[in-house]
Amino acid sequence: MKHLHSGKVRDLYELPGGELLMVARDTVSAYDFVLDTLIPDKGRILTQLSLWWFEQLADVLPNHVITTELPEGAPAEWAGRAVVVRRLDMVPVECVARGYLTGSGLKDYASTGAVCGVPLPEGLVDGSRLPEPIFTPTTKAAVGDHDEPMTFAEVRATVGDDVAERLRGLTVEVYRRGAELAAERGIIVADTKIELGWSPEGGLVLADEVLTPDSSRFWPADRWTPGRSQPSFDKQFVRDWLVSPEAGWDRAAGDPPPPLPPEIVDRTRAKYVEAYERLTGRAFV
Ligand SMILES: Nc1ncnc(-c2cnn(Cc3cccc(F)c3)c2)c1Cl
Repeated sequence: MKHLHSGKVRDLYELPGGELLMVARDTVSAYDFVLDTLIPDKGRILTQLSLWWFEQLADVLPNHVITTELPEGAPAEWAGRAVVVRRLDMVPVECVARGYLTGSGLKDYASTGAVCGVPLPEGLVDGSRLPEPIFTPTTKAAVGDHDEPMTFAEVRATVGDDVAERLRGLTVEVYRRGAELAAERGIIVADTKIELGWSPEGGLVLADEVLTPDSSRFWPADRWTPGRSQPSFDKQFVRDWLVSPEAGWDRAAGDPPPPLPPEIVDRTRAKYVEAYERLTGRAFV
C-alpha cells in the first residue's frame, strides 16, 4: 500500500482499490513533541473509542468507515488500530466546537473578547464553561504551521453560506452529543475537532477520528476548577513528569523530551483504558 501522510500519532495509506487506511500509532504527543516512548495499546484503544462514537453518531450523519478488517499486506501488529475508510473530498476547514474556554480560544478571547469572531460574555477565565457550545473553525494549516482561527464569514467565503451553516450545525451537534454522554460518565469534553468530507453522492460524511482524547480535550469532571489550566484526563501524568526535576529536561533549550519511566507509561495507558471503559461501558480487551 502507498504511504500518503504521517501525523503526530497516525499514518495514512492508500489501498489499491482507492480506499484509505488510517493507522493509529501508540505514540503520545506533549508540549508539541512526539515522545519517543510508546504507550502500549494507545492506538487500539483510541481507534476502538472512535469506532464506538461513529456508531453513536450514525443518526446524526454517515461516516467514512468501510471496515476494520486488516487489508492484504498490512502488518498483523496493526490489527485493531487500522481502519479502511472511504476516500472523501475533504472540506478545507478544521471543524472545531468548544463548550469550554481554554488554549487558543482563551487567547483569542483575551485579545478580542470573542473567539473566531463570536462575542462571549465578559469575565470568562481559563476553563470557563461557555453559555452554549460555539463553532470555532480554523484553517487547515500546512504541516508544521499552526491552524489559524476563521470567522464564520470566512468559512462562508470558503465553502458558501449553505455549507457553512451545515458545518456549524453538524460540528456543534457532534460536540453536544459527545459532551453530554461524557459528562454523565465523569469526563468533560472541553472541545473537539472533527473532519468532514463530501461523499461521491454529494452528502457530508464524518471522517478522520471522532471524540478521542487526541481530537478533543478530555478533563476529569471532578477536578474542574475554572481560573487555572485544567488537568488533562489522559496526558497529565506525562506533562507533569516531563517538567519535574526527575526528568532533567531542559525544555527552554528546545531539547527533545527524555524517555518516560515505565510507571508513567503504565499510568497513562490505564487512563486511556479508563476513558474507553467509562465512555463505552465495554471492557477493553
Ligand atoms: N476519509 C478520508 N478521505 C480523504 N482524506 C482523509 C484524510 C486526509 N488526511 N487526514 C488526516 C489524517 C488522518 C490519519 C492519518 C494522518 F496522517 C492524517 C484524513 C480521510 Cl480520513
